[in-house]
Amino acid sequence: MVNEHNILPLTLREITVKRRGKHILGPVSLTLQGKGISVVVGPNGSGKTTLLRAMHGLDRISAGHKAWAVSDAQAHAAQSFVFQAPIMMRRTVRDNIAYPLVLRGVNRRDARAAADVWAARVGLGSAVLRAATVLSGGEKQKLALARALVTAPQVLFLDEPCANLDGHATQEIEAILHAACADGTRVVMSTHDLGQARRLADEVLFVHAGQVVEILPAAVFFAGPASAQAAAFLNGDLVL
Ligand SMILES: Nc1ncnc2c1ncn2[C@@H]1O[C@H](COP(=O)(O)OP(=O)(O)OP(=O)(O)O)[C@@H](O)[C@H]1O
Repeated sequence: MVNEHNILPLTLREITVKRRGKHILGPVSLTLQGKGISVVVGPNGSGKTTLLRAMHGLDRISAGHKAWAVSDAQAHAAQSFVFQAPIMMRRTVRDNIAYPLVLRGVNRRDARAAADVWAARVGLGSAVLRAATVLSGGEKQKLALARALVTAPQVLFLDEPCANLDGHATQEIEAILHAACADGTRVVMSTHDLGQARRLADEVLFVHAGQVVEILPAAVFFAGPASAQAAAFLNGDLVL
């Protein structure tokens, strides 16, 4: 671990996010702690991405209070965020993966050695010298995961990491997430894919109209969610 202090719990108290005067999220109160994979589900535009971005600190909070167990700077160094469409730097696969370590002051040789280990773990071992920009969509997602995990983050946020990927690529990415979780990384991710939520989630956060309507153990949520909106969502009905 880059950071010896446990950055969790993350506590949100009545946070809201507004953009251009429009209320988008909240008020949300929750505590992120423990282990495992939390999966954020909900209809389009309900606020899943905004919730993840606000937790990570990418979106400014308009009101309320957010606190990690440590200072924001310490917490920031021990977490990663994977975007739905990850940005590839115009460098090799190896140097893309090494980049977060170089940013944290690791010398280039050690960073590249660590990058090669991670490239192999995500199945890009034979591609380390290729230009990252020419990778396929699935390969880019795997690179993004390696780049996020190379710093051994305590918390990993992912926004729809398997959107637009086929079953095989999705399976590989899910295996990497399971392994990261087993290594002690706390995972928080959004998905549209309820099958994926069932496969991965220890805990489900159901978001609707900018509110976190339910936070339940996955088995409880899928057996019978508490709200009518979540029941409709699980049933494939329109959620109004
Ligand atoms: N920068 C912004 N300015 C204005 N509105 C925004 C901005 N970002 C998001 N929104 C709006 O906030 C709402 C929530 O968006 P968000 O992307 O968090 O939802 P989501 O649940 O992730 O959606 P999807 O499932 O479609 O990816 C949407 O109505 C969106 O249009």
